[in-house]
Amino acid sequence: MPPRQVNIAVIGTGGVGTAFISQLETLSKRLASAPSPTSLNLVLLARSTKMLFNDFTPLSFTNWTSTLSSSTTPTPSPSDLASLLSKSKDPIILVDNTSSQELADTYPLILQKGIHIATASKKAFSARTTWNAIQSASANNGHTGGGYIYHESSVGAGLPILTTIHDLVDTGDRVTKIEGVFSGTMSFLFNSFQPVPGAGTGVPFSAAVREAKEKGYTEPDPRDDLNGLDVARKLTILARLVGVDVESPTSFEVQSLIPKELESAGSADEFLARLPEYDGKMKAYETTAKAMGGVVRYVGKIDVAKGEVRCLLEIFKVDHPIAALKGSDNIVSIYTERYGANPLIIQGAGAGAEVTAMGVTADVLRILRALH
Ligand SMILES: NC(=O)C1=CN([C@@H]2O[C@H](COP(=O)(O)OP(=O)(O)OC[C@H]3O[C@@H](n4cnc5c(N)ncnc54)[C@H](OP(=O)(O)O)[C@@H]3O)[C@@H](O)[C@H]2O)C=CC1
Ligand SMILES: N[C@@H](CC=O)C(=O)O
Ligand code: NA
Repeated sequence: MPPRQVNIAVIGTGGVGTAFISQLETLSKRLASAPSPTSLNLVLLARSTKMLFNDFTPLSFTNWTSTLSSSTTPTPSPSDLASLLSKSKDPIILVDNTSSQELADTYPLILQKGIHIATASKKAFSARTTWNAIQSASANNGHTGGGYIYHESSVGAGLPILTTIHDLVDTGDRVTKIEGVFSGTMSFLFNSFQPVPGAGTGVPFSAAVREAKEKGYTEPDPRDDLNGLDVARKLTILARLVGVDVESPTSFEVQSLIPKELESAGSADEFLARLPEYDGKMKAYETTAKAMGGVVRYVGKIDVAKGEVRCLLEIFKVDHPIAALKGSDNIVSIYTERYGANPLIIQGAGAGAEVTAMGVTADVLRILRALH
């Protein structure tokens, strides 16, 4: 039997995109030699301004960075991209490794055209209307002709959070509460700025923000992390999965760490240049926490019975698992009826290119299994 052919279009070649392409190359070699082989064909590569596409002819994994850099083909608008990809004769998966709102808003159209989506982006799952349109168009909910969509890395990077919650809910358990640290950036910032005793010396908050950006943990614009909205987007996704009907990430209490005076700072670079002026304000949080025998951390909470979602700074005793997190680790405690008072806990790196790309690659595998 000839191998089954599946086409892949990768949008976004930054930190996550680059790691994904490398994992895709490894996966395609493995699947090509499997007992029932599949040819995973990379047919389109795009970044913000330019793309590589040659009428569905497979692109080479070798030297793609320089080939893409020298391309003169502009990246089409998301709706033109959907029309282009819908001409594929073989099943096609669009992998969105951008944080483009415009592309995210086009997911319902993309799915309606039978194109599958694997994504690390949270942007499509914020507004209730787009969320509902995605549910209506996707094959996950049995809609004939629609594409499948998976987005494990949109919450906790590659950590199996969405998969686990789907398993709990689909097998009839009821989630009552979800709590924890949902941002790799926030985790890194507070673990670096106010480590627990014995875990090193704290660094100024602004220096930690710069380091988180250099390590690839932050959103393309780190203000999207510091304003709490990245955590709010993740909680919006989780809340909807467990039956709390959230309107949007701005419809509940979200504590921003952006100083008032910098709310209208122009570019991300200007913002980062002025941030050290406000290190004193963050130091005050540290001093208060220390006086109470604890450390300050940024957490998220969903209370299903109360229908309440919150993102805020809280003080934790130094022996609390949230206080003792390391690096960019997330910790997510899921309370359910079956698990009772002892929650199911998921912990590990919640940001970083490789671990995020792993979740996206696993989503591609989920789609391949669903297509069987
Ligand atoms: N970094 C992490 O740890 C995690 C990231 N994510 C999510 O993964 C996504 C990517 O993050 P990351 O790789 O860190 O970000 P980067 O800033 O490193 O990369 C973003 C990429 O998207 C491209 N891009 C932006 N807008 C468009 C557009 N309209 N059309 C086509 N391409 C576009 C950029 O193009 P160009 O190269 O031309 O600028 C760039 O290649 C985000 O949605 C983020 O929230 C999720 C979990 C963890
Ligand atoms: N900026 C995000 C990336 C992953 O979602 C984070 O820091 O958690
Ligand atoms: Na995840």
